[in-house]
Amino acid sequence: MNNEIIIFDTTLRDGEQVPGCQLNTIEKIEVAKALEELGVDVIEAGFPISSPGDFKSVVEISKAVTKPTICALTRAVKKDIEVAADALQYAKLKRIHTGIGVSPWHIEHKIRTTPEEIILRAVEAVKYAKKFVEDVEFYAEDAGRADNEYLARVIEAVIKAGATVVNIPDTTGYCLPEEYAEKIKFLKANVKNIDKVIISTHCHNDLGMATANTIMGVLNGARQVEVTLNGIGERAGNTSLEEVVMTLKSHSYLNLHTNINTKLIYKTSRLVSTLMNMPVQPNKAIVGRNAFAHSSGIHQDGVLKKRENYEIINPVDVGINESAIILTARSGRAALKHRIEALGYKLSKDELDGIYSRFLDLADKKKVVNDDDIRILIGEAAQGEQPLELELLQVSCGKSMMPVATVGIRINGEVHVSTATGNGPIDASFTAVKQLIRKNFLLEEFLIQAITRGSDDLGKVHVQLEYKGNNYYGFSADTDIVTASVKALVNALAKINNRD
Ligand SMILES: CC(=O)SCCNC(=O)CCNC(=O)[C@H](O)C(C)(C)COP(=O)(O)OP(=O)(O)OC[C@H]1O[C@@H](n2cnc3c(N)ncnc32)[C@H](O)[C@@H]1OP(=O)(O)O
Ligand SMILES: CC(C)C(=O)C(=O)O
Repeated sequence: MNNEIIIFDTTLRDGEQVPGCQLNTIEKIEVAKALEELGVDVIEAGFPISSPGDFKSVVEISKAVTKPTICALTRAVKKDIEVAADALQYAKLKRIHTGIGVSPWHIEHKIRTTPEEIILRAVEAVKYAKKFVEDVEFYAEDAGRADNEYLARVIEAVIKAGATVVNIPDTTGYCLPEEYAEKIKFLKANVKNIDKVIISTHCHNDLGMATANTIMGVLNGARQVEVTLNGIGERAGNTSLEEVVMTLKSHSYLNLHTNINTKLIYKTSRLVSTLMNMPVQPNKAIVGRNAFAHSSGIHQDGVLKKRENYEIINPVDVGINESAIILTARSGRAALKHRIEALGYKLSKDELDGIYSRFLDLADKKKVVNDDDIRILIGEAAQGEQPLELELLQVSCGKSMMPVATVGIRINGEVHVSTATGNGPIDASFTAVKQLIRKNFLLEEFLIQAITRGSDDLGKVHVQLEYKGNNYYGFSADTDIVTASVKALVNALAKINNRD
């Protein structure tokens, strides 16, 4: 059997059925061109009868994109087929995708007819589509819940009528992988001339099994997969292109190939997410923000020793430059050292141990420690032991109450405590410090740097003091801005102390 798996992308049709994801024609062309570059074989460009806008999009995509086959969806309705054929008039390679429901649910409760009538309508639709295009795909809607014997009769009839591709959709995402595999196997074994056509999968993700079902379909003889970027689609979505393509690539022993340039996967995923205003969940396989991010020490150490310890895919293969090492309170020394060295510092083992304990304190407060935070930790450690250090700070403040601060400062090894009130928590704290450090300095400048990321980010404080005609600078950072302010003041005072 042929080992090429045809990638039929329906991002612009089933993907676009997601509420709020509708694209205009220009945006659709942009996505279609990106899909062409990505290497998809078939682009399902829309459902032309559904609206003048969708009709126009199929026309324009047909003009703009030449390598893949352009496909248009219809019901088993003559008018739909005529309109689809018209929309495809400029396509170099064109396909009409027509079909009808085949499960008891759809036959009785949607189309409201009989199983025999469904077969007649299916055959009629395929024959009618054949009048306009050679390449006709038939979908047996809700095949996932259809009886296999009946499904086989429908498929045999549409093949006889001229269908070139037969699509076996698990429309409601109901099948277990084994059931879906069995369905494809059954059709392979029981439908006359099935080997003359391509069997296609179209699996929905209602139970999170779309990719598993698609792969089982392929392993049992399907040679086309209907997929979308980021797995978007009606309800819980469709099978995701990136998951199927990378599953086949990473299991090379299956010897099943696609034409996808995998290095363009991430870029195309971002484009679809941005244009459709549809964020990708962070833990989404292959393209989620965390798909190649490691945040716990044991994993980070393993990845740093050899990427393959925790990654089955090289991120470069999907267009992501490198794996990310995210520093958190679960990180160990290996990850911290790696980041510190990436920032250009070289530390001894003792220095690293010193910074690691400060890092853990910060990570417990901040969740994620970034490169700026590390630079600050290194800067603080480089200052070494100071003659003055803030040991304790307790502040009480709020609306309609007098701010009060109690400050404890270690002065040459001994802790001294003082309490003061002030106009605000920082003023009260500074007054308490002044009561302990009896130096007649002037606070020339006091700068709290804007918090740029989240409310748990470090507040960074710079102070400038004037004392006996000289300027002294202090800096500190803390998740608490009052603490950062007092530490910065004490830092500057320590410099006065050293010189005085
Ligand atoms: C599984 C999929 O089909 S995925 C594609 C889903 N995409 C869309 O539905 C988007 C495009 N759809 C539309 O724009 C509209 O629904 C249209 C233009 C197709 C039809 O609009 P309307 O004529 O107003 O019909 P409406 O949407 O209310 O109902 C659908 C009708 O099509 C029938 N129908 C549904 N699927 C099929 C089919 N595959 N073949 C034949 N008839 C079908 C339904 O039984 C119903 O007929 P009824 O009115 O006689 O009961
Ligand atoms: C039109 C068909 C292929 C479909 O979208 C489905 O069955 O889910």
